[in-house]
This record gives sequence, structure tokens and C-alpha cells, in this order.
Amino acid sequence: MGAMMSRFWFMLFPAKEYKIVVVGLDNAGKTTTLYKLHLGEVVTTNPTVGSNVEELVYKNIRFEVWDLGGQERLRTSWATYYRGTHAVIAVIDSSDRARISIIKDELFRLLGHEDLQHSVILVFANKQDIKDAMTPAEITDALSLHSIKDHDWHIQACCALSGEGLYDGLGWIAQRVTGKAPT
Ligand SMILES: Nc1nc2c(ncn2[C@@H]2O[C@H](COP(=O)(O)OP(=O)(O)OP(=O)(O)O)[C@@H](O)[C@H]2O)c(=O)[nH]1
Ligand SMILES: [Mg+2]
Repeated sequence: MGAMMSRFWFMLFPAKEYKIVVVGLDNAGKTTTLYKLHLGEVVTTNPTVGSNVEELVYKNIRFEVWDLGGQERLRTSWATYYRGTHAVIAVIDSSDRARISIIKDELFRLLGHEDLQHSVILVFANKQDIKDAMTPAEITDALSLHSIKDHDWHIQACCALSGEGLYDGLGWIAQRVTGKAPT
């Protein structure tokens, strides 16, 4: 009876789901991040063409997470995923110094999009396990994150292979989108 009641309740009042889009250049580690969070495992990835979408539940909060392909020819289609987005995760390959200015340009283009006006921005400084990876402070400077005034943003060091830092980042998003302190 209890299960039936809770099912009925859920049908009447479905729990809110928050939408996250995951962007970043090809090879940044977006798909690895999504599946490490979803399955708790490192999956073998191929470059994403189009998108992957999975539901994550974290601290009773449901997220619909869209992982987008980062190759240059695919970036123009990122905007087709933006509507209804509560949070953007920008995954950075912290060892890819040569292309940090490219993702900076993509990030600022995205910040100007009207469908993301109310979205919060989490930057994952991924691949911290690689020797000589840029630190979060270096990436903050390189991306001019302090110049972002119209969006709430946060940078989190992480390693998608070990999972280190991923839940800290998701916790920040959870707290920002629900307005509640994490429990
Ligand atoms: N050393 C290291 N390698 C990582 C890490 N995260 C991901 N990788 C590797 O980076 C490569 C690319 O990872 P993907 O997750 O496929 O990258 P992506 O951002 O989804 O790439 P696209 O789908 O092409 O946009 C894979 O070989 C991953 O194993 C990390 O934290 N450290
Ligand atoms: Mg991918």
C-alpha cells in the first residue's frame, strides 16, 4: 500500500529534474566524466558525435545530464541543447595548454546565449593526474573567469578517471540550483 501511495504521489507531483549540459573541447573528458558519475566506472570512449544523456540522482536531487560532442564541427550545435538548462559544466583538459584560448572563446560565446541567462557555470579542471597540468588558478586566469559577472560560476579540480573532485562539483551545482545547503 505504501509503495502504491508513493507511486501515486509521484505521478501527481513528479520530483523536479534539473538539466545540466556538459561542454568542452574534444578529448577533454566529458563522456568519461558523465559515465564515472552515472556508473561509477571508467568506460572506454569514442569521440562523441551528437550527445549522450543520462539521469543522475545525487542527494535525492535528479539531474538530466547531456554530454555533447566537442569536435570543432559539432560545437555549433551545442546551442540546440541549451533551452531549459539549469547548469553548464565546462570540462577542461588541464594538460591542453595549447587550446585553452579556444575553449575560452567557446565559453564566452555560450555565456552570451539567451537560453543560458539563468544557468550556473561549473568548470571542471580535469586530468589533474597528468604531470604539469594547469592548476585551477592558472585556468581561472587563462579563462578570465573573474570577468564573469552575470553568471554564478565555480571551478573544481578533478580527475574523471579516479572520480576525485566530481562529486564536489556536482554538490556545488546541487546547492546552487536548489538554493539548499548540501546535506
Ligand atoms: N589522464 C587522464 N585521462 C582522462 C581523464 N579523463 C578523461 N581522460 C581520457 O581522455 C580521453 C578522452 O575522453 P572522453 O571522455 O572521450 O573525451 P570527450 O570530452 O568526451 O571527447 P569528445 O566526445 O570528442 O568531445 C580518453 O582517453 C579518456 O580516458 C583524466 O582525468 N585523466
Ligand atoms: Mg565524448
